Amino acid sequence: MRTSIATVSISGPLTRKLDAIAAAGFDAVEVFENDLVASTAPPEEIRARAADLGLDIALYQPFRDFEAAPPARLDQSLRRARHKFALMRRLGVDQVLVCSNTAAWSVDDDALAAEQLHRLAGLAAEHGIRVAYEALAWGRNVSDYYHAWRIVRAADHPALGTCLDSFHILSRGADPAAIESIPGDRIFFLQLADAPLLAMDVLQWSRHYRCFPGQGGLDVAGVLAAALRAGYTGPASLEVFNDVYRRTEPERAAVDAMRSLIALQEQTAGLPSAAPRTRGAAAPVDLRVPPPPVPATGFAFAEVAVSPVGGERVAALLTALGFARTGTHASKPVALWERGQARVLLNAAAGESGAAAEVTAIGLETAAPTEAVARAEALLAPVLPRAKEADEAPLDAVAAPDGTQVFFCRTGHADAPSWTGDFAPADAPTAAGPLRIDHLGLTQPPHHYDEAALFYRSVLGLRPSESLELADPFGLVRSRAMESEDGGVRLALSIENVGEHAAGPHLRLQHIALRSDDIAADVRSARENGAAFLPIPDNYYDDADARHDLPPALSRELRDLGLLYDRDENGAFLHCYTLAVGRVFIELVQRIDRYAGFGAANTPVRRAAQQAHDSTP
Ligand SMILES: O=C(O)c1ccc(O)c(O)c1
Ligand SMILES: [Mg+2]
Repeated sequence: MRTSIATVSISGPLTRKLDAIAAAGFDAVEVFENDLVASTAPPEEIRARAADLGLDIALYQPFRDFEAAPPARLDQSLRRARHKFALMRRLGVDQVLVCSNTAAWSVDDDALAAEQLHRLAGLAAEHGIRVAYEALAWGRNVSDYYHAWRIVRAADHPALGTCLDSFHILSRGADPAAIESIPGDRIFFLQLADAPLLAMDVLQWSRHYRCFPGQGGLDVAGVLAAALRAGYTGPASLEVFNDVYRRTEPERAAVDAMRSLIALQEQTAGLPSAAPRTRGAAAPVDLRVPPPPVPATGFAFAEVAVSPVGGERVAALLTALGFARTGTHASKPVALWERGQARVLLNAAAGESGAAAEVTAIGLETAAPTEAVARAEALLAPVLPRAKEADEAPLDAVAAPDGTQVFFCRTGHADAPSWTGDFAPADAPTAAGPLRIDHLGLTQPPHHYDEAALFYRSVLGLRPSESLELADPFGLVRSRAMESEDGGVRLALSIENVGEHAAGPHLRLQHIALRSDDIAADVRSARENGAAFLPIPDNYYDDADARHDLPPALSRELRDLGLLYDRDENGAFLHCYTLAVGRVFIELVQRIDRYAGFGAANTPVRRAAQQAHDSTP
């Protein structure tokens, strides 16, 4: 399927947008009028630039407030159209989007709308131009896609068709199934956008919160599938109005957009009803489908880059938590620390320059690392070159949007060389009880949050849960959990949206959460061995008693050990946090019965405690 994107979806001046869009591999663009008007380049230069880049300018938009005008306004509107059609010829684009009229003066009269659109199409045809009529969800009289199609049908001009936009269709709760009854060759254009499910005014929702398919909660694949079944053979075009993307680096936003279109095509191809009925089309539309997902089943390791001082402090913390330094890498300054199945790599290559300690890589267990990388690459993840010695195990890794390296590992299986073989044995494991990595908490730069969610969802097959907003003493923290099918891999992504008066190392913290079978015993022994935990205020425990009606013995134990508590319908959760070293702290967790969350309700208390601790002299 041909891919396209509206220039409004990308930041920067028009020429830079075009460069970024072409570099990400799009076939076509919709040029937004504002972008052209504000550009210093004349239309001919934009046209030549697009041609040089191999980009087809598929659409010019929007032409507003035209149809169903009182007769006195029509001449003025047609004059405006002539002007635009002449401009479009200079730009070399043969299709214009007319969005439904939002003006208070427009007349609620479909016959009048059809008659005037017929005239507009006739004028367009003289310029070799086609008109695609789109229902805006907030159109004055036409806000439903099928209504727009009925008017197009009544207008009955070969240069007039309809433009479908998944946002306008789905935001109003319309059923996309009726798309299939529109002849495919009358669907002139297809715009795709997702959005988070918000209860708000639809215009505000559209102008500020649209996102790329797969980043929100709308069934965009359902719209694409219906259009394909109708016989639509034009491009799938992303049209995203979003406050964050307006200021995101254009090159990375364009790649994020393309990743979303590939993942969307895969999702659409997998729909039971997907087989496109290509009415009248010469050949069915090919959907671009990456190699199938290879599920990640668990964490192989978390890697922490450390400075010399940070390395000593993390080593002391791990020792207190019952880890042993079980291996030394053959060719790199990396130590393997283990307790049970929990493995942490301390990488001293970071030297003095970076944070004292920082999570820079994660290892994921997968049955087929090479296939996992092939999928990641097909979804435009940057594949990392690895320096390795000839006799070392292959290491397949890609970079996540925040720069975290994601390694695909197969640990301790006879069918594949294990990365652990590259470590020379050091100290013997300790006798401490089993421990495993439960989840990783990764703080994202604000403008990478949706991109990161789509990356982990499409590349790694993790399932996102709803995004939560948690109040912090200095602002809001958004947090979103992503989990593998079996819960073996869990990530908690968060972004900080805090005031400029907020300062302190707690703002960019990451954490490694370790799951214990007996958190009380682990906290006691870790304390005896010198680990320092985050103090939790008494007020928290008074509230926990009130909220959860805790048995007195449990309540006392929580207070004594500084544990936090949460409960869901399936079980309970005990957890606590060590003090941070550099950007990293360790969380100890115990899941009781089938508790499925992350203790997110306690995050504001943790962050206030971390902030209080930062500012304690
Ligand atoms: O927000 C708007 O006005 C607007 C304009 C053109 C479109 O195609 C659209 O979907 C929305
Ligand atoms: Mg649109």
